[in-house]
Amino acid sequence: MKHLRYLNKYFYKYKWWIVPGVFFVIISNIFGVVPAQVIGFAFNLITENLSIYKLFAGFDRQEIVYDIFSAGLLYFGTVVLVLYLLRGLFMFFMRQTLILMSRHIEFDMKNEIYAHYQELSLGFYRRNNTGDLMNRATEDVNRVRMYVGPAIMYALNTAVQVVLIVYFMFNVNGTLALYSLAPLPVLVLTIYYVNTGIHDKSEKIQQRLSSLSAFVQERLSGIRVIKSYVREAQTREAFALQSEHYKGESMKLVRLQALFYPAMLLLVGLSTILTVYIGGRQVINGSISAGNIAEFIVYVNQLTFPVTMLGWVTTLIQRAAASQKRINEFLQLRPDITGGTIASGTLEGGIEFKNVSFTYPDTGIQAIRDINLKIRPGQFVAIIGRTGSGKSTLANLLMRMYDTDQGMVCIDGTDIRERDLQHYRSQVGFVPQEVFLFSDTITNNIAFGLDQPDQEAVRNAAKNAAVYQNIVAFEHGFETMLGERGITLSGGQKQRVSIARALIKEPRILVFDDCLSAVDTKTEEEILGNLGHVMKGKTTLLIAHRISTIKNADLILVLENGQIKEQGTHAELLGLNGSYAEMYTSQLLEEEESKIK
Ligand SMILES: Nc1ncnc2c1ncn2[C@@H]1O[C@H](COP(=O)(O)OP(=O)(O)OP(=O)(O)O)[C@@H](O)[C@H]1O
Repeated sequence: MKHLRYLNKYFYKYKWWIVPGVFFVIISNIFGVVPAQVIGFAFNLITENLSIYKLFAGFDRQEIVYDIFSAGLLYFGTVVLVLYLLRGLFMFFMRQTLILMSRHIEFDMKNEIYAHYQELSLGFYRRNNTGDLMNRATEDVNRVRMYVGPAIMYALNTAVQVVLIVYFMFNVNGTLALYSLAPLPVLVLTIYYVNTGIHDKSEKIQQRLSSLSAFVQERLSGIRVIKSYVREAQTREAFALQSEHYKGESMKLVRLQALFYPAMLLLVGLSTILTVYIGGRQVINGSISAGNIAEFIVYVNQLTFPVTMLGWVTTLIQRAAASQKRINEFLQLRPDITGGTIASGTLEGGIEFKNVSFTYPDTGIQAIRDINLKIRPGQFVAIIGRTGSGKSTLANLLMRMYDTDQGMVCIDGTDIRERDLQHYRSQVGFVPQEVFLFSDTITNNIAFGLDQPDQEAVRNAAKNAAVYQNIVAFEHGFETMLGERGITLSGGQKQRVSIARALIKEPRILVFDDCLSAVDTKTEEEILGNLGHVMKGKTTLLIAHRISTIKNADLILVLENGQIKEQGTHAELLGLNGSYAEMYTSQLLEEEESKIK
């Protein structure tokens, strides 16, 4: 329960919704309870009038008695109707305040969680899976909303109604009140246990449903692999098995739910029987009137709903507490990487790695070992090396996605950690190894880093990334939709759109992480040619596997096992006759072989 205390700030914020809400709960319940007394009164009237009516049997006056009798009944009927209408009206206001408040809180919470997610570092996203992140922002928030809205509303409603009804019952007759209320605690407990059972089973169903959806989603995404390996039948069987588990859990729930209403009706029935039996004896004694029994029956029936709600509300609160605990766990996390204060001016683009070492915390793999490197502003530096040698890690450290364990990365002579993160990153154009494009138009994807999309700049960036001709050939040109709702670009086209996205920012430092791997050598030459003038005056770090891509770089670094094995220009490295020269010869051979084929 202590986890729910976090929500108090919202209750405080929306106090002017809660105060009238509570007022409407009280008023609506008063209008809900009074009709029982009117009904009791009317009931007495009927019994009295019936005996008078019978007394006048055979006389003309009997007609008059009948008219008075029906006018009285009509009057009481109208009173009851008006009272219930008023109750309905105030219930409407009650929902309009308390439930609406819960929707406002839900909105605030979702925004708060999402804003917090955005602040957390890359390491956090590696530690937690997307499904879990999404669940906390949607499913968990929804459960908390059920607490701040319906649970609180029904709890208040039940409390007010129970107090009023019990008060009126004891006012009429204490003994009858005790007998009528006796089965209710059993009803509360039964409903609580049945509800908890229903809740547990629903949780299991939800889990089964999640894994079923995850299964379907993955298999649909991998449909090409399934078809090419002819695994349709096996996939179908695996799906049927998952569905079977889901069905099994659903059946258990249905069985339990089937118990719910009969159990409730049985206990309410018991209460009514006791009321009629004990009440009947007291009418005979003369301690209460027959109308009082009618009044009590209405009370008992009125109590059924709030008492049922009590069990439900308890479950809602328990679920909300568990959800809020999960939400709090995330909200209390602080980002591993926080920016410094230096946020002025444009970068010159000088980069220095001073004795940098880095180990990935989640795997314990040391990806960078004691690297020393100095890049002058405007230099074109290329990095090459075997897969897993630490190239991307170096780019990640430069983007400050992670912080070094030892040593420091300096930009223009200042420790990167002292620089304001947003100010710094906004001046670096990063093209990651794994291309990610949004399900949006090509224009919006390229202009992603700009506050104001600029058509001219988008076109120029596309030209520089050598993807312009491809884009204009599409039916809708730059307005073509990408992703699930649109067309699928080829691997090379995606890489080039991603390059255009980095170029449009006109950054001071450009980092290309193996982003030309899917383009042919001719397109690669075109891109590099275009980049020649884009890169002028900007520091460029280009990670590649093909020597043809990097041979014109001012400085080439050969990485091996997280260390710089060799460095120099293309000619200098060939002269060393080491790993680089070996790579060059084998790539040349491969090229020759492919030409012969
Ligand atoms: N996010 C991560 N968490 C844990 N370990 C990682 C992570 N990213 C990379 N590694 C490990 O760090 C080492 C260096 O990886 P890195 O991605 O820097 O290599 P790379 O030279 O870019 O390889 P490639 O050319 O295949 O992209 C590898 O052993 C890899 O398994």
